[in-house]
Amino acid sequence: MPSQPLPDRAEPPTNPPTDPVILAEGLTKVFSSRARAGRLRRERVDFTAVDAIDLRVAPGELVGYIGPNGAGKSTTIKMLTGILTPSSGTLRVAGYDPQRDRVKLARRIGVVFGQRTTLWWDLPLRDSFTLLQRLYRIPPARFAENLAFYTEALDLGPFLDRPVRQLSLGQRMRGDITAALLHDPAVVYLDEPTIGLDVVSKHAVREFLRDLNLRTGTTILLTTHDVDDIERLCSRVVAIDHGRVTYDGSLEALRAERDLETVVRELYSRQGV
Ligand SMILES: Nc1ncnc2c1ncn2[C@@H]1O[C@H](COP(=O)(O)OP(=O)(O)OP(=O)(O)O)[C@@H](O)[C@H]1O
Repeated sequence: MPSQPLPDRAEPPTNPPTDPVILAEGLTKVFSSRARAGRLRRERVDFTAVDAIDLRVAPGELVGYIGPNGAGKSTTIKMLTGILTPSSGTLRVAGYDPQRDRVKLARRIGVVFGQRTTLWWDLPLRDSFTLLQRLYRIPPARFAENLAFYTEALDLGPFLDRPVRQLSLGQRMRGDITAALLHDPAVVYLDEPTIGLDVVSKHAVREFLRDLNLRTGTTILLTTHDVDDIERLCSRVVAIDHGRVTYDGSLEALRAERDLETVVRELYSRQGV
């Protein structure tokens, strides 16, 4: 890890530090589809993917958001980013209503999907970052400072000028993490950031995220199947199943109750993970 400190934030958080940076009350998402009912008739079928979730996350928290396949984790994150509109409930992120203030909120959040890249596939990694600078209107000095920092912290130098399609999974993930952070977001959602990485890359990504959280107070909501990610990073765990919160508390309390590995294995193995 680099010895130099992370750069200060470009702008102060919009809320006083005591306000939750994520506040969800009764957050619900119902998907409706049309299913065949008899030979000619089709009827509407509702499926509740997220069921009245209450979630308060304070600035600077690093929360593990875990649950089996289909539990509703991605649906929750899509509502928190403004991609999906909740069916009911109230939601505020960094002081904004994600649906109404989606563009403003985009400047305050970063998202990493482990299974998908947000980078431009055929462009050199560096060019993706330059495009993001324009998209987020990051001041040139700030952009240069942040890019220099992340290049050193995540060791991007050797492949900064290579097209993204030529990068290994670990290199691409480090690029995606940088892309999510260049605009100094207050909240970062990480969906399986260590999936498929080798042991060394996993360790590097975890160390980096912990350092980021400690030094800058960036709030992190982390979805993972990896017990080590939870053990090394998360002080708090929120577990969901069938769209409902089944546990919300400290990692210590969860560990005191039961063996963490067993808890996570049971949670995920139920649906054949
Ligand atoms: N657009 C959609 N229309 C209908 N149902 C959907 C839609 N998106 C998700 N679902 C359903 O909602 C439920 C929750 O899905 P979601 O992707 O949030 O789960 P998840 O916890 O992120 O699972 P995973 O760990 O597999 O990513 C699933 O049963 C899924 O099939």
